[in-house]
Amino acid sequence: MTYQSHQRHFSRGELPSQVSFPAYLYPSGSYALDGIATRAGGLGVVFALALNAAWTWRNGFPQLPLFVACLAFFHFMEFWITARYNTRRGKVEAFILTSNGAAYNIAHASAIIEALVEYYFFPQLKALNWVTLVGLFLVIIGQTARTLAMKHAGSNFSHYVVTEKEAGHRLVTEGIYAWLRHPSYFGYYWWAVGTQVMLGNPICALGFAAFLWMFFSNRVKHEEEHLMGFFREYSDYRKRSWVGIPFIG
Ligand SMILES: C[S@@+](CC[C@H](N)C(=O)[O-])C[C@H]1O[C@@H](n2cnc3c(N)ncnc32)[C@H](O)[C@@H]1O
Repeated sequence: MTYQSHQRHFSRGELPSQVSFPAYLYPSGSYALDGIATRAGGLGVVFALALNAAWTWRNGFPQLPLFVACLAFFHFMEFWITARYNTRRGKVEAFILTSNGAAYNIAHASAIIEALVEYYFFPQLKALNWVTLVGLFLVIIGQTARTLAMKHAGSNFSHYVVTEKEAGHRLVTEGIYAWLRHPSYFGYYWWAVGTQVMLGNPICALGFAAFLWMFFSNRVKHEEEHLMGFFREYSDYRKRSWVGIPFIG
């Protein structure tokens, strides 16, 4: 299997040990984005951990800074895995920080507001207990599925739905795609709901589950219409694979 990186082709075994990361990411010039990636990811995680320490020390509510750490890690991984396995799309947009629209920002702001308000009025809701662990478990499962999906789909993955078949686009049915038909959507769904369970946020947990269900229900339908047109074997693959988001597929 070969991966295309701008003008050069690298074989699977060459990455990344024989090609230095900046050169493999931007063989033709600027290394600036690599610097931004490293700093944004690094600073995000450091910020979250510092907040975590401060909050735990003063208030004993580590779930909130842990949520910020999970969010920083999620966006960092979106870029990093794209740059590593889908190099031609390894641009700053791959952080998916700017393309999510208002709903995404409102959802995360609401999660933080709900966590703080409930912590103030109903601190017992925010106790560390089995609910926190269930949430953390969902976050880990979701992040792992999402990362594996992006790795296994490689250059066939894009952060948007492709409506015209691109040269070299092939149907991926191996790796995590052998079990899950939409592992990155499965991963994001359970990651996002899991963050709210971990925070002990009943309103946002239900809100995220409902909103994301509607979003992915439409997205899967739209994406599969195109995939059916691109690949004759898609309907067979559809029959033997699973979506893993309740009542979708
Ligand atoms: C954001 S990615 C999501 C991929 C997949 N739905 C998932 O959840 O892992 C969207 C792009 O992946 C492509 N895609 C989806 N499933 C695919 C598969 N099994 N093989 C190759 N490309 C796929 C679609 O054409 C679309 O342009």
